[in-house]
Amino acid sequence: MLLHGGAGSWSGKVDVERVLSKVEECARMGRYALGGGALAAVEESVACMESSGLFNAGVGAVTNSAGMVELDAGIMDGARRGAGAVACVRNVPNPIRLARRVMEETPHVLLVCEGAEDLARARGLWSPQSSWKWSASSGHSGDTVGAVALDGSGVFAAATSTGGIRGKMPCRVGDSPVPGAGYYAGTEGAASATGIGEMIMVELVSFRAVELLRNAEAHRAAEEAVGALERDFGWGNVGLILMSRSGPAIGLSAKLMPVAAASDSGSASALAGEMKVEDVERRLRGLL
Ligand SMILES: NC(=O)C[C@H](N)C(=O)O
Repeated sequence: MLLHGGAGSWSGKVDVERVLSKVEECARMGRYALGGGALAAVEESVACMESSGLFNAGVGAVTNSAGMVELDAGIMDGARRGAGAVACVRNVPNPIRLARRVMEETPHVLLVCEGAEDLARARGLWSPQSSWKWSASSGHSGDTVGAVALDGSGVFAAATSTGGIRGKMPCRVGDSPVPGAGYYAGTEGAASATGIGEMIMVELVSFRAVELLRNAEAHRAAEEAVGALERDFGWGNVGLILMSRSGPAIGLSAKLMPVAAASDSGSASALAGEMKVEDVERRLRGLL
């Protein structure tokens, strides 16, 4: 079970300790859910971060240029090659739970507009954002959130959730709900990406990282997937977590990204960027 809390420059008022301890707490929550499978684990850990108000996801998300919160989220099961996602939903505090409903209860992968909110209403996942206890104005610290997991049956899952880019145009959709872009799970591994959606989407960063696992070990695959985007768009635009059968890996082409892992042996967190990616991987590998 491996989580991230968004890549970025983290300038301004950021409570790093609080963010790291929340990512680790949510990783532990996902670990408890792992008994129910990798999909349950990524859903629970991402929902935990969405509900915290500390990240640009769920109730802590940033607003668009019209002052509204519009959320994107996606989830994928590597064994079934099934995905579910919602984009641009407005009154859904835990869009990752809605994404899973789309995957399990509809014939579709990506639902938007009234269709998504109607499903949220029908499943008790709808709540007007004016009533949310936390909001972007309370000042979030982390960014987009994501999780990848490998369960005891050898199944991988991935999930990503975000409020997108602050001040974005109304109805803008980023990479996070697009399978292969913001998240991907296959038979070889699972990935979740964060950064500038417009770049991640055209580079299919998560798909690329998992595909690279066929011929490369995890560290190389993660490095190569973010390296490909960096070659096209420059440094500072993407972060990635990757779970493989041989362990976790991190790709970072940005200043900082909080990560955490949890397993039977315990949990740990680290601020990648402040700590070298290889050292973070070593710390997490001891657990996973
Ligand atoms: N900070 C982020 O990761 C934003 C997200 N990838 C988006 O572009 O919507």
